[in-house]
Amino acid sequence: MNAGRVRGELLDVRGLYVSYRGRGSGRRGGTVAVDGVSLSVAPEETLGLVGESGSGKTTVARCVAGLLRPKAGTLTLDGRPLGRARRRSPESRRAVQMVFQDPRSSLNPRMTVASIIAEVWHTHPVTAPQGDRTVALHRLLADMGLDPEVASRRAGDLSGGQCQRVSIARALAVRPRLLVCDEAVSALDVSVQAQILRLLIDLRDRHRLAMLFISHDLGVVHQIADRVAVMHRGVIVEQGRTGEVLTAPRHPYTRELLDAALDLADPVPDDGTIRDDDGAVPDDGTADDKAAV
Ligand SMILES: Nc1ncnc2c1ncn2[C@@H]1O[C@H](COP(=O)(O)OP(=O)(O)OP(=O)(O)O)[C@@H](O)[C@H]1O
Repeated sequence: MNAGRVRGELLDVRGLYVSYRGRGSGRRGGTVAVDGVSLSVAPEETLGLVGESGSGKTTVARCVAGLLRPKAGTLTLDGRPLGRARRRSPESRRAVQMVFQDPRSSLNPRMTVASIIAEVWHTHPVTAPQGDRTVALHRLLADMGLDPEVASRRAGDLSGGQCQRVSIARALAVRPRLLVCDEAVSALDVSVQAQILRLLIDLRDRHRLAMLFISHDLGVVHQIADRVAVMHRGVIVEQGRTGEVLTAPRHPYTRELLDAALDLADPVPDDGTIRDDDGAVPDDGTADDKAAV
């Protein structure tokens, strides 16, 4: 389904196509990860991108964040082309920031929190505080619910939840317009997950951010997203208002996803059959060889 171009949107992605080298059933033998994806995100809007593992969500996120170059398609921010990954203008790079799934591997464990934030202010000097940097750093940390003493600690010594708050601080330190969250709460304990989700919602509202929020967890997406797009085997099969898509799905695959989510909530069905831990989500048969792009 094509969302159509909406006037006044912030991010516009048209006909995105990405294939990875290696064995597979793609046009040139590689794995087709994303096949003609079009989506848009309006200013201050949160678009949830859902789908089972391997459906292409991370690949879309990486293209939007400029970490991966698509084989075809266009990406614009505020109507201006985002350009190829490494050739983005500093302004475009600043405007789109990403929060990753695993906070521990997305931060250098040997760096202190203060130096992690100083580094991004150095990379994007227009966002560096004019006044006292320590005061600005402490204010940023407080915004994330972190004590000032965290500034002098190394990332490797922080808890998973603290690390994710620092990752979010690093992203927001450069005042982005769009935050791409790729399974940003999935690797955390359930109680920490809820705290980070609340933090993201609060920050989004206060800083008037737009978000592309990727998750396989429909419950999480339901809480944060205004609209949702459902990906299956590299294609968006359905998109619309979150409430509508999750309560009255039109595509059979969306219904399957919702059924699987219900099965996960209640893993022992009436007939007593014990399912796999992953809720027996069907294998989509796509290749999993991680060749270089
Ligand atoms: N570097 C890579 N090299 C080769 N194939 C890749 C690479 N990265 C992803 N793929 C393949 O591309 C397809 C889409 O992967 P992608 O990670 O984008 O999906 P996803 O929906 O984000 O899954 P997950 O939730 O498990 O991260 C999958 O078939 C995956 O195996």
